[in-house]
Amino acid sequence: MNTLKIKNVSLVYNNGYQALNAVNLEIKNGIFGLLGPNGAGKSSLMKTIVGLQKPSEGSLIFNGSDIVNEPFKIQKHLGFLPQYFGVYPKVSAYNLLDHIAKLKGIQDLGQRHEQIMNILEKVNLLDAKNKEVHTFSGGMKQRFGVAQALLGEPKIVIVDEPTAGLDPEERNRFNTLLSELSEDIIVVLSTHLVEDVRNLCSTMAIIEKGAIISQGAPTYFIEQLNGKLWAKAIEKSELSKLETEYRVISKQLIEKVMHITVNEDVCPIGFHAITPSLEHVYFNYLNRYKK
Ligand SMILES: Nc1ncnc2c1ncn2[C@@H]1O[C@H](COP(=O)(O)OP(=O)(O)OP(=O)(O)O)[C@@H](O)[C@H]1O
Repeated sequence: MNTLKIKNVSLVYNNGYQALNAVNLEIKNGIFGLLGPNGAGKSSLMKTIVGLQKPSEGSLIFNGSDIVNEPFKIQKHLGFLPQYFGVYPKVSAYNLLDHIAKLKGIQDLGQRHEQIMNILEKVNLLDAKNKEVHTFSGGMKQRFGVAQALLGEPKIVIVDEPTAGLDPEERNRFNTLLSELSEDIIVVLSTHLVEDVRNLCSTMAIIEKGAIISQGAPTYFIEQLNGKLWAKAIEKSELSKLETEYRVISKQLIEKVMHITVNEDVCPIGFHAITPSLEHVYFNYLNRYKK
């Protein structure tokens, strides 16, 4: 079992902006979902885990090693799929993986070849191995990103907002790939897509304004809202009054009609009960935080 312990980690950028505030997390094998809105600090935490930046305070311990002082102790076991890859050089997928494998220290040509072919098969890019990566579709590029992250048989893989911009079919394919590889390793998935966390993650944390506002199993969170959510179709003009009367956790337009969901112990008159989802959990926490 691999373990990553993040203890009291804070990060202040050079311009004085505090991107992370006393983050505490313990992550084990499987997919861990870090869920938060844009600008919450997800990428800042991912970059701190992979050692691209040092925390201003706190410690990160991977399998017993302090990775702030000894970053190589995690780097040789790490695969990273960043949010932005930049520009791909004009070389084939195979040759680019071969180059990255060399950088990761896989010296033996035969070993590199075997690993690259296995990984290309796993990410379903074997047929495209001689094509240049910059000609790939968005989904293929993301799967290529996973391929490079898997070189060197990592024990921990960090993926930062991987499905943003993918069409539903590619997103499913990508998510299936992630869940297949997470059995014996840690996968940390940063995303603002609640559905991806619901489908993939056994544990999760919600981050907002650099702080972890809650963590646990998605099912546990959902159970906490059982019997507390009530919904109603309303006129838009009623909204501000209802917002002062009830804890409105979400507003949604369905076929041009506004529907609101409130979190109350007793069903308000005119509302009906609804089954909680992880999306409700997420909005419930974010709204609570704002109050
Ligand atoms: N190098 C930097 N210097 C100063 N501020 C930064 C730097 N990098 C990020 N920030 C700020 O830190 C905050 C958190 O950014 P971060 O990229 O970690 O958020 P995020 O949750 O990944 O959001 P997104 O989904 O939009 O990428 C933002 O307000 C951002 O502007």
